[in-house]
Amino acid sequence: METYLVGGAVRDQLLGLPVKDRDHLVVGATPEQMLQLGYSQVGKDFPVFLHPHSQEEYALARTERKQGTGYTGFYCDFSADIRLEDDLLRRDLTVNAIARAENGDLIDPYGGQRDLAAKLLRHVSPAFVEDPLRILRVARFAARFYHLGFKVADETIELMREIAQSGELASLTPERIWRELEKALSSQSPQVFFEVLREADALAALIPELDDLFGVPASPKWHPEIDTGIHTLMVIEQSAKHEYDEVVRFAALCHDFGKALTPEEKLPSHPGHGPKGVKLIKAFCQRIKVPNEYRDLALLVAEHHITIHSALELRPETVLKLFNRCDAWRKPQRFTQILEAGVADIRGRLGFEQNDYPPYDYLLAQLEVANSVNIQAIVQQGFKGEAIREQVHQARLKLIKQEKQRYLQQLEQ
Ligand SMILES: Nc1ccn([C@@H]2O[C@H](COP(=O)(O)OP(=O)(O)OP(=O)(O)O)[C@@H](O)[C@H]2O)c(=O)n1
Repeated sequence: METYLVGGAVRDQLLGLPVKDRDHLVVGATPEQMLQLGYSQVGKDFPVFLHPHSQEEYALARTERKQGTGYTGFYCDFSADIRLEDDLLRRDLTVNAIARAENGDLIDPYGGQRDLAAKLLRHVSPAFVEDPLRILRVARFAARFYHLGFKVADETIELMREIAQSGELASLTPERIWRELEKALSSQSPQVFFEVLREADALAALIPELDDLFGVPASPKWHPEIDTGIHTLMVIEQSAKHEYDEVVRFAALCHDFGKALTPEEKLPSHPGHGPKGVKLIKAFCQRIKVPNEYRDLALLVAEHHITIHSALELRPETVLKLFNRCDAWRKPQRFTQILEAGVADIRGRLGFEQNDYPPYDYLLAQLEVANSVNIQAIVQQGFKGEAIREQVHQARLKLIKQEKQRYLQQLEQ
């Protein structure tokens, strides 16, 4: 039996990037032999084993053939006579289909090194179309390696379109879609993930809420880029440039969903688009089983981002109401994330990339001031129940009023 290092580990080594997971391929062995050698089997669907010492994954070489529709409709053959080249042939991209032998030699029958040099993400064989998940994977790799200059090959985009048109995307489970989306959001250029899905005609099936924003105009005064789909991708790009975490990036994706619902006669303004988006975001999150932390932030950002943009003009009562509605008291970190989404929203506009965003500092200063109210002292004064709440409210309001004056005076100086 022979073992090879395969997949992402070889690719990332060749790119000079840190290697996370090391996957190995075993040629010329049976499951029984692996167990005898002390490996333990983990794969349910495929024979995948853990090394007795390193705990790294070792999979038996296999071929796959699509049978019928649906993501699970595969026939797998992992008999001991499957060759290395046969296994590499079933893989998605040439850059993922390079093997490294134990002596260090590279085995690269499908031109992976050539495509690494040309910075091309190219399918290995026409069997690429048998797995609809690959649309998401390729878009995700395009987002991850965009800063290195990688592009998806035209022929591969063609095959991705073929998959999208076949309707097979409908067979992907919500969990798989979410897993790919989350990884894409954490990549260096997440906006590219959505661009590639759109180019492959797959965005409408996967995230129609985003696809619907392309072609929706906004006022050129606030949005020189005009198109709301383009703006949304620019906001996602900004959220990644600022290294905000994936939860904020997801909120950036969803923040303007409501603009697709604006009646024609109101365009290019979008009255009430934030709250209007709430229903769409809830349905989207339910459909692909988005974790609550992501959903909750996206809903708060959609609902309040317009109010937050005008923070310095807000009456103190409105600032207090905003803190209450965002539960900024118990979740100050999440409130900071809401403000981060605000920064990305403003800078994600053509020519606005370096703009200041005063609401960020202002609202954090106001929150700190409002939080300084001594609730214990109010209780000790003998107030009870509702009266405590009212006292706290009034005390916070007073401090917010003072802080607003102080802040505005300081700005004038
Ligand atoms: N739908 C899929 C999933 C995986 N693979 C192959 O299996 C390898 C390992 O898959 P995975 O660990 O998901 O991806 P990596 O390429 O290792 O990338 P990452 O760094 O994201 O883990 C890939 O390189 C690819 O050769 C594939 O061809 N088609």
